[in-house]
Amino acid sequence: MSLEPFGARLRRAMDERGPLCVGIDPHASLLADWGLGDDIAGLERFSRTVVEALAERVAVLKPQSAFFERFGSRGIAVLEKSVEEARAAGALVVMDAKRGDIGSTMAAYAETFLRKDAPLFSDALTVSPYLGYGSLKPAVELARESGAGLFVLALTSNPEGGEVQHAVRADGRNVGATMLGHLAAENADERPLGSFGAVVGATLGDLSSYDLDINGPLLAPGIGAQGATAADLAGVFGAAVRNVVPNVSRGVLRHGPDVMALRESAEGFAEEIGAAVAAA
Ligand SMILES: O=c1ccn([C@@H]2O[C@H](COP(=O)(O)O)[C@@H](O)[C@H]2O)c(=O)[nH]1
Repeated sequence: MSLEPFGARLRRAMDERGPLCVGIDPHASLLADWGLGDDIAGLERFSRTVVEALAERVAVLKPQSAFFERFGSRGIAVLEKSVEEARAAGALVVMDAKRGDIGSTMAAYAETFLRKDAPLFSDALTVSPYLGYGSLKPAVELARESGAGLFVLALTSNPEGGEVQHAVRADGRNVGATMLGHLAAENADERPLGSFGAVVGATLGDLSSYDLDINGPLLAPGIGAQGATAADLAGVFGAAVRNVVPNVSRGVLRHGPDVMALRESAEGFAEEIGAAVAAA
């Protein structure tokens, strides 16, 4: 049986818990700071602590797959368990795996993360459209079937992204804007919110030249370690700020391993974000 569409589930979670998304990013340096080994036991303890601290409180947890893949099959097993436990505790899970390939291979990635009974099934998946937006079609179709969502890399938070995303096409629109246009079309007529979101960095400054009104969520990494602040959100996203899911990873995780300190940090970011959205 398929789930209620991701966009509807996300809207409700954002309304009930606030829009903050905290990353589960077990950097080797964080494992060391937490007094853990750079090994499977450390990875397991780190992930379990973040889930215990935050899965009943924040709307979204976003495991960064790379930090689990680094440990091979045993790391993937920890990732599976983290996803399962986070979802069971009430958080939506956005798997940050940034998959993208030719359509037939994309179908296999979609089966991995978006098939309802797959071991790594997640509420949403980050995907890269840089083999052409159309190459994502199998993921779009399976997400619709399962009630999952996608976050498509449109305007990423890193300074190098502009080389690709600001490139201007023959029709005068740049690549990032073109991705936003595709997403607006996917989400047309969806209520209360479409399930096909864009990744748009909170670091990017004034984006008023872009139409961010895609009737879908905007996953906004960059707050904390990359230098953006909650107070920047209104200036960056304008009227679209209500649909922004701000992501903070290291900014929260550096307060571990103490569960209360992780919660206090997340609550601090959530309050700042709430105030910024209310004032916009
Ligand atoms: O444009 C993007 C897309 C994804 N990310 C990911 O978000 C987190 C950010 O972590 P911080 O520690 O808060 O900087 C990380 O998993 C990135 O891979 C991004 O930063 N920018």
